[in-house]
Amino acid sequence: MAAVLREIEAEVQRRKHLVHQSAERKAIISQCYKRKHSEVYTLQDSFLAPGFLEIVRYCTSPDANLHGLLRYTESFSDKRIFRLPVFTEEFCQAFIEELENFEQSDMPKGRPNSMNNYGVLLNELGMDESFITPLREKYLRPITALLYPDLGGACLDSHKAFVVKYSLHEDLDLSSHYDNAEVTLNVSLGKDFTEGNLYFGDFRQDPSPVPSYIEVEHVGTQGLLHRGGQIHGALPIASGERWNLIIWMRSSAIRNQLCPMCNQKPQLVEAEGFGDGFTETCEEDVPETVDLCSVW
Ligand SMILES: O=C(O)CCC(=O)C(=O)O
Ligand SMILES: [Fe+2]
Repeated sequence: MAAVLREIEAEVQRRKHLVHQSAERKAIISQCYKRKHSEVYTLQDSFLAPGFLEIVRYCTSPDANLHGLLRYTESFSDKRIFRLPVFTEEFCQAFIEELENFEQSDMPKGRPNSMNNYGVLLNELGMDESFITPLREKYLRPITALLYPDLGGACLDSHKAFVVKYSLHEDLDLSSHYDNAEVTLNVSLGKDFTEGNLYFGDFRQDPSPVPSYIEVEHVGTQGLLHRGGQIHGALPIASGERWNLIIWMRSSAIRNQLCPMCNQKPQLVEAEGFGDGFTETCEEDVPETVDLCSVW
């Protein structure tokens, strides 16, 4: 028992250290990084594709329903994967230029997750509050409320957002995995690339004896919405560079009951920021928490 407690304490300390390092990087970046396109840090309607705004208008109208929404999106098989327009071409270009500017700077950089070696954590860059949170709350939630009500689509109350980059001399592909998210939005920002399709298999909690895979092309400026638990990966690109904005959206109401990574009741410990999205963040006296098992 004592050994288990020591292990838990060591893990808590390791997590605290990682959070502390990330907060330090964020502080240095906010003080020292010289932005190239400061306008891309604050979400504006003009960044969003007209088709996306139309979808949001529909989803926030009084009679909105799933059947009506499906007229605006492209659906892939019965896997509950949907393609929809998200950004304008101009925004994607300016955003990539900003990310390249950051990449070329001597600022400290964290890795997006345990699998992607190249990319940018948008929280550290300072985009969470002014861009990703309003995008999730005002625009994405009305859509996910209709598409994924069973996964807390109406109350996705936190996120982890990052950009991943693939190029010939860096990462080429991404192996099969599921996300630490209830719902994921994956938007292709460009640039030009060939191959590099996404593939999707079974839903993690619903495996079939012979898993069926589908390939989905990622189209520039458009996004794919899928369940975080849908097994997926990215095939190797053959040329060019592929940049994607990934938003792992989380519902504390769902994951407080069952951790999506280990399928058990989470063992919560205090954390800073959004933690891993387990506890509603706006209640003042409830500390943020992470589940000890979950993968960073
Ligand atoms: O490269 C992609 O489009 C997939 C990225 C992804 O699945 C992830 O980062 O979780
Ligand atoms: Fe993923």
